Amino acid sequence: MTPDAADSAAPPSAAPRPLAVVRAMIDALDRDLMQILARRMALVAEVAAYKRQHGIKIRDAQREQEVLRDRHERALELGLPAGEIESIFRVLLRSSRDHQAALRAEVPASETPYTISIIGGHGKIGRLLARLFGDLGHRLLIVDTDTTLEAAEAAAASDVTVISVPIDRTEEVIRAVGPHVRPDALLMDVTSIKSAPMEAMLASTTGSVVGTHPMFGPNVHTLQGQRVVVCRGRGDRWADWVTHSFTARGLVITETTAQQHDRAMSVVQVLTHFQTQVQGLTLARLGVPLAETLPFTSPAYLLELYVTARHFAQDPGLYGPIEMRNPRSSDVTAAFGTAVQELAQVIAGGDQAAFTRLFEEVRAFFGDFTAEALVQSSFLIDRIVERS
Ligand SMILES: C=C(O[C@@H]1C=C(C(=O)O)C=C[C@H]1O)C(=O)O
Repeated sequence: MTPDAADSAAPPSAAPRPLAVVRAMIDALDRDLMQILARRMALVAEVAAYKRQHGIKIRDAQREQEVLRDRHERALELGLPAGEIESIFRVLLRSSRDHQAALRAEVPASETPYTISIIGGHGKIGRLLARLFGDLGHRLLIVDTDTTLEAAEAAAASDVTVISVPIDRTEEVIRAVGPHVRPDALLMDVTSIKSAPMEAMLASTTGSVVGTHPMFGPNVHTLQGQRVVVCRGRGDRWADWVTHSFTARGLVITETTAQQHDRAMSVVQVLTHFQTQVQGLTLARLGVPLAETLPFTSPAYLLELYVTARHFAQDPGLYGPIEMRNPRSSDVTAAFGTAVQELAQVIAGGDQAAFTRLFEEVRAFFGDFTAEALVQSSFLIDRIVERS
């Protein structure tokens, strides 16, 4: 035991001190802890300045592994729950990276400040992009249905024009704005489908073109580690600038073609959202009130419920077009229907052997991923239980 810890521990034989006294001591210790966190963040800011000066990336995975291993060992030595302490340090590392990104650690001091128009800049994703580019030191022109600034004049005055409008309107806005983008400038979009908007962008401007799709919504707490898909259309210099700007703010990039993106989204978005909607619709129609089930939640049911209810807390105008405009949606929903019927028949027939065969078929599809899934979903369950 360290001398400090000895100071706060009660003598072994004494009766426990009054609750109010011990709580006041805990408050004081927590304040010390926060002072120490503030001191850690001040050091992190110094690291950020050094990295910016020397062109070093914010994230150092090896150093993070060393930090986590060391804190894990020390937790064991101190008799603290090592897994929980590791979780605390993971959160610390993430907020440390976020702090460095906000301090522009990955933005070269020589970075040119550009003029960037966000068409749809008052929408949720538009605001997020405005903050992201603003944090990186660029000048912003915001255009939306309630601004006097018009998209065409903003685009003509900009180095970068970002189309961030609802999917249903994306192509028409691209066609209206594209011709005003200068040949040396960039036209980019952030739509959840990529083939049609990319074609529209390439056809409507002679300038550079980059298609992007942020794989996260506006409600995320931090951009650190969130993913953006980037599709190069025309002009590598601007495409490099886009990927660099995103990684500088902590985002992770997947570069691909518009066709590959749309194929992946038929599973990642269309299937996922569709099954969530089927789950929601079934729950709503089964006639078992939600409240009646809540005192019986298992971890799997609670996780599923949060995912489903989260979906229905959002905008149908966003999800409808994602599912209706993907070229492969009908294949996905047909395969879903087939799977539902097959499984329902097996269950109705009480055929355990057939049930096991289907189970094994899916297990083989997931392969080693099942092990990772167990670890990660257990982590999520722990976190949810911790907050309930
Ligand atoms: C502070 C640094 O940057 C990041 C944050 C770390 C931390 O907070 O300890 C460790 C490694 C980096 O991913 C660093 O490189 O030391």
